[in-house]
Amino acid sequence: MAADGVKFEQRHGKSRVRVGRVWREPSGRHHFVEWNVSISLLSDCLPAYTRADNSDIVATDTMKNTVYVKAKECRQQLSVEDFAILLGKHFTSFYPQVSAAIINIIEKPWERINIDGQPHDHGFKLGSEKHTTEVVVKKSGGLQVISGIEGLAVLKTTQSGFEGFVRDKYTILPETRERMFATEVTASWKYSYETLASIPAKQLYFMEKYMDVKKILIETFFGPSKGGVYSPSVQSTLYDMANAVIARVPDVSSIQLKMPNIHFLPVNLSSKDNPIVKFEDDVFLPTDEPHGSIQASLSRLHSKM
Ligand SMILES: O=c1[nH]c(=O)c2[nH]c(=O)[nH]c2[nH]1
Repeated sequence: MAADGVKFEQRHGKSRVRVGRVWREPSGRHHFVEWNVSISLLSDCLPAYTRADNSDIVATDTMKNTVYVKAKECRQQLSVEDFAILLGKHFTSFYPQVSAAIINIIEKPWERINIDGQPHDHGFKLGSEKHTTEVVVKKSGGLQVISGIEGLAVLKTTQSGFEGFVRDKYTILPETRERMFATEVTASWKYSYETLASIPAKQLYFMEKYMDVKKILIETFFGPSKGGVYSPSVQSTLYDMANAVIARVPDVSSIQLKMPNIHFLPVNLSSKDNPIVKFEDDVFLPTDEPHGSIQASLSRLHSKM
């Protein structure tokens, strides 16, 4: 028991366990993933904090070892979500005192290389955006799966504007219907309860859904290849992207998007009688900071999760 008049909550785990895994087909074709795994276990370990009694503590070193053992035991390539579920189920079933496990994994984007248009058997290059997951497994059987994308950098050179915003004595930003739109999308989406109850039959289900969601986000951001689609603000485009995922992927019950507005500033170099560079929507100063930060989430109201 914690002392009277205080509430004590705790969890412990291992962060940033890095693992690379190769699967070798008899044909000579290899598959490869690199994962960064973080584990957090919920269990009744109060005595470790209050009485120096470690008898119920699963050592975080053991958690780290388990990642390598389980990676070894996976005989076929699997998604980050499936590996996280497998780890979560292990920790909650193997240890009586563990009531829930929270597993986060970030996958490094190693992509098979093409040589002369042919996929290489064992050669990979690093891509850009990362596939992420957060899985919560409860001893009671409860399961929550969130998938995500981190660092999806996208830019369009026109079809973007920002007008009609608040103008006051602090405002100097001109209204425009012509500007760059650059952002680095971070997305995370939750799968519905019904979906999770029926996935075991579908192998690589989460990888397919990840590709589907990424495609929808990208297509909605850019619009058709000829002409694109006009964005009246980051907010409006973010909403369209979230809405498109909810409309087109029934298995997703909610989605959160973070889209910083990464500014490309017009370069206009001139003095009174010497216009060295006159800005004609052509030369920009790229910046990292400060940036606008815009985020929102959209959820289905009728989902059970
Ligand atoms: O799309 C935008 N949304 C904003 O909220 C904002 N604020 C700003 O200065 N520029 C922009 N652009």
